[in-house]
Amino acid sequence: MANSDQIVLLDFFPSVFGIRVRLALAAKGVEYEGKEEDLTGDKSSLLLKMNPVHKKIPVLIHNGKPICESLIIVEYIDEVWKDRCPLLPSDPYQKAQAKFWADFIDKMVYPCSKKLWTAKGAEQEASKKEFLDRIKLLEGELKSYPYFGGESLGFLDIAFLPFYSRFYTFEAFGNFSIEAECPKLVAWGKRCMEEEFVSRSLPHQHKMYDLVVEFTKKVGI
Ligand SMILES: N[C@@H](CCC(=O)N[C@@H](CS)C(=O)NCC(=O)O)C(=O)O
Repeated sequence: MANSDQIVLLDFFPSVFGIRVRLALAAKGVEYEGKEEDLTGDKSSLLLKMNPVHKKIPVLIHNGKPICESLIIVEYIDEVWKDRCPLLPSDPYQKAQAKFWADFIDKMVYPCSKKLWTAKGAEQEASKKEFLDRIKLLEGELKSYPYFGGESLGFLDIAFLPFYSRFYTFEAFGNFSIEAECPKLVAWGKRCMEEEFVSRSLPHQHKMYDLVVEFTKKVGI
């Protein structure tokens, strides 16, 4: 890709989906202009124009052309900047597996993780159980490897790392310990944080907690 490429990311700092794209761009060393959306207010005309279907961030705008949906964007970034730091496995079966588990995160982990800080009482308790059961399944996928990507950090690591950034938030709202239940997963998160591009791009867990608290106050949860 030419150095003159124009890359803009429509983003919202605390978003787990936006963070995925920031991580993928950082992994590849791609420079871009970030534009922050105020998701507690009116959406910008640029966002509505670039993602008229879902009207959601993140949107990557590459030389004027929008790409929407975080996992699709990460895959796009991997294909466009394929000369460095491969994210998806080249083996078709391994690639399908990585996509399966990333889809599992979006369909099965994200909804109950959100309820940990938005729901109360019995609903919150039920979501805690669901969340732990599901991340234990995901933890099993680490097998004996250091990363979900095997020996190196890849697509599935990037898909789940933003949730690691929210672990303290989940624990504080849900009053439980993820490390007590999923020690391998917490060790994985700490290992990923040793990568310079991850520690630079992933919001600190306490900062994320403050942002989530601020967001809940703004939107009145
Ligand atoms: N499946 C989408 C989810 C994106 C998403 O839910 N974005 C939220 C911010 S975390 C958003 O823009 N919400 C605005 C709205 O729902 O109106 C992805 O992976 O990119």
